[in-house]
This record gives sequence, structure tokens and C-alpha cells, in this order.
Amino acid sequence: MAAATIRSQTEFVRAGRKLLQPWFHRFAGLQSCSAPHSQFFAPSEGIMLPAGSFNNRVAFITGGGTGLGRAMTTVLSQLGAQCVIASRKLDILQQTANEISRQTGNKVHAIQCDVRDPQAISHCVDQMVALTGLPDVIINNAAGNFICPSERLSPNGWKSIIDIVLNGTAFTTLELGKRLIQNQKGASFLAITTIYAESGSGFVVPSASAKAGVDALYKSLAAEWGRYGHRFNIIQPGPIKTKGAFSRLDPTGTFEKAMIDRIPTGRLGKPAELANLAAYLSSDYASWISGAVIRFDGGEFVSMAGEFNELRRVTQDQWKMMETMIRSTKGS
Ligand SMILES: CCCCC/C=C\C/C=C\C/C=C\C=C\C(=O)SCCNC(=O)CCNC(=O)[C@H](O)C(C)(C)COP(=O)(O)OP(=O)(O)OC[C@H]1O[C@@H](n2cnc3c(N)ncnc32)[C@H](O)[C@@H]1OP(=O)(O)O
Ligand SMILES: NC(=O)C1=CN([C@@H]2O[C@H](COP(=O)(O)OP(=O)(O)OC[C@H]3O[C@@H](n4cnc5c(N)ncnc54)[C@H](OP(=O)(O)O)[C@@H]3O)[C@@H](O)[C@H]2O)C=CC1
Repeated sequence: MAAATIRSQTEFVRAGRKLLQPWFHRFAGLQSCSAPHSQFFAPSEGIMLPAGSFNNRVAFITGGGTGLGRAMTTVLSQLGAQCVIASRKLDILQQTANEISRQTGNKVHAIQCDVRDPQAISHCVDQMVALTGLPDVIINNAAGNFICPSERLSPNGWKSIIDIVLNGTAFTTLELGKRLIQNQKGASFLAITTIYAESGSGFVVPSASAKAGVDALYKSLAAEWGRYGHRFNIIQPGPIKTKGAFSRLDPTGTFEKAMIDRIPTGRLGKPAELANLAAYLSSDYASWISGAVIRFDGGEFVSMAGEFNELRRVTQDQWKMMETMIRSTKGS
């Protein structure tokens, strides 16, 4: 009996390894395929704004230790900002902060903070004030997500995403907003949401609900807090390959090709492209942009939305035949 249990456990582990091996390989280099026409849309990953655009500025980026947050921190730091990155895992934050500081020559500070906890945010802001003063740029980027049929979702599964994404963004924004108002200091707030904040999406229902809430929060505050010198903007990215996102949204790698097929520009976005847009929206060059929602998705959203867009698959011969049929129709 015991031997049978051990054998079945060993088999289970073996099967798991076999299943997971391609996963580890895929995320080791975060490579992705692309369609031939993506050659027309080659990414420009160099820094777009003039050097020194963020000199004497302080930028606070939640989730700045990994993925897109790390890319945005790198660009802002390269452009002269003193950056403060915050999230739960201090070791990862510190490593990222050291690497970026070394690369750019500008100090990046790491502060541990769980954005679900308003007291932790207040303590984090105290630490930031002591290190750098209040920020000029705030990027609410921290998030949590996983694909899950809604009927399998527990109350705590729902709550964990709402707490990170919607409450985390609200607590961070309110804490910093109030302190900035008290100090009569203007600032640029940017939220990273997603294209399905607009449409909703099955299988990521907590994330869709929370991100839609963040969009509403930022549009509302753009209207209310302009009088205090605050701008609020939103970037809604489409798929950009990061370990954090793809390990939770496409764990087997099965859907990546289908995703690329429906993106008119034939490829995924690049972290550096998003970082350039975020830097622009957070800069003085964008001082008249507030309340804007920028979709950044290579055309994926409209491609999925249009009733007739699947006709892209129709060949020239099939078009000839269909045109003949349509033209030959008489009456209604
Ligand atoms: C057609 C397919 C398309 C494929 C798409 C591919 C690519 C992407 C394209 C577009 C992307 C668009 C938007 C992306 C949005 C993003 O936000 S991506 C960023 C994702 N990054 C992260 O999630 C990083 C942080 N995440 C985490 O730390 C964890 O994943 C988590 C969010 C779960 C929070 O961790 P923690 O606080 O430790 O929570 P717990 O582990 O305790 O879990 C809390 C409850 O949630 C339940 N749960 C966890 N995982 C799952 C799951 N996979 N399925 C169901 N339920 C889950 C867990 O059981 C706990 O509930 P209970 O206490 O058990 O009831
Ligand atoms: N990559 C993509 O395709 C897309 C991403 N997005 C959005 O872009 C942003 C970045 O995602 P991406 O870089 O891909 O994924 P990551 O998983 O790399 O980034 C999420 C970050 O959030 C931090 N975080 C999670 N929970 C908390 C918490 N409770 N408190 C503080 N920080 C937390 C994580 O750090 P830690 O674990 O240390 O706490 C991590 O650094 C997210 O807002 C995501 O929704 C939107 C559309 C597409």
C-alpha cells in the first residue's frame, strides 16, 4: 500500500516536472513569436524624452521591482528622476534598485509596502518623505491577477485581487494626494490598468472589476483635484510579456500565438515602449493631459471588437466568389 502511494507520488512529481519544464524555459528569456507583418511595427526601445527631463524630480512607483514597473523606473531614473519603488518583496526591490542605480547613476530607493494595508502605505510615505520628500510623479502599477472560471473563485480569491488593485490604488492615491494637498505641491498620477477594464472579461472577473474601478477613480480625481495641481491619467496596456503576467494568465503558453494573431501589429508590446509612454505622460511635456485614458495594445481591442474583423481570413478567391454572389442578388 505504502509502496503504491510512493510510486504514484513519484509519478505525479515526474508528470509535473514534464509539464512545467517548457514553462521554465519559456520564462527564462521571455521570448515570444511574432507575425511577419510585425516588421512594419518594429519597437523603438530607446529613451524618447530629452536627457534630464526628470532632473530634480522624485518618482514613486508601486510594483517597481519587476516587469513593467521595473521598466518604468529604469526610464525615469535614466531621465534624471530620483525613484522610490515599493512592494511586498524587499529583496527583489533592493536588487532592482541597486541594478538601476548602478546603470543610471541616479539613486533608486526601495521601500517595503503592502498596498492592501493603508497603515503600511502611510508608513511607506513617511519613509519616502525622510529620504526624498514628497513625489512629483506617482505611478500606481502594483497588481495581482490570475485566470479562473468565476464558479471556482472563493470570496478570498475575489478579495485578494480587489484589495491589491482597487483598494491598493485608492489607499496609495488618497494618502499621497492628501499630503501633497497639505503641502500645496502639484503632481502627476498615472495608473496602469488594462484594455479589458473597458470591455470586462470572463475568467479574470476580479481584475476586470478592480481595473474598471481604478479607471473611474482616476477619471473622477482628474476632475476634482486639478485645482490642487494634480493630473491623473491612465494607460490601458494590451499584452506585454512579463513573468508576473504570463505565468498567471497563460501558464501553459497555449494562448500566446492566438493573442498575437489577433493583434493587428502582429506582436506583443515591449516594456520599454510602455515605459516611454508612461514617462511622457508623467512629464512636463504632458502638462495639459489629464483625465486621459490611453489604450496601448497594438490595435488588439478594436480587432477583437469589430463584428466583421474575422473576415481578415477570407482569401482573394473567396472574395471574388462572395462579391459575385452579392452583386447577383436582386431585390430584398
Ligand atoms: C486567452 C488567453 C489570454 C492569455 C493572456 C496572456 C497574457 C496577458 C495578456 C493581457 C494581460 C492583461 C492584464 C494583466 C493584468 C495583471 O494584473 S498582470 C500582473 C499579474 N501579477 C501578479 O499577479 C503578481 C502578484 N500576484 C500574487 O502575488 C498572487 O498571484 C496573488 C494575486 C494570488 C496574491 O498572492 P497572495 O496574497 O499570497 O494570495 P494567496 O496565494 O493567499 O491567494 C489569495 C486567495 O486567492 C486564491 N487563488 C490564488 N490563486 C488562485 C488561482 N490560480 N485560482 C483560483 N484561486 C486562486 C487563493 O486560493 C486564496 O483564496 P482562499 O483563501 O484559498 O479562499
Ligand atoms: N504584462 C501585461 O501584459 C499587462 C500588465 N498590465 C498591468 O501592468 C502592471 C504591471 O504588471 P506586470 O509588470 O506585467 O506584472 P508583475 O507581476 O511583474 O507586477 C506586479 C507588481 O505588483 C506588486 N504587488 C503585487 N501585490 C502587491 C501588494 N499587495 N502590495 C504592493 N505591491 C504588490 C508585485 O511585487 P511584490 O510581489 O513584491 O509585491 C509586482 O512587482 C499591473 O498593473 C498589470 O495589471 C496590464 C495589462 C497587460
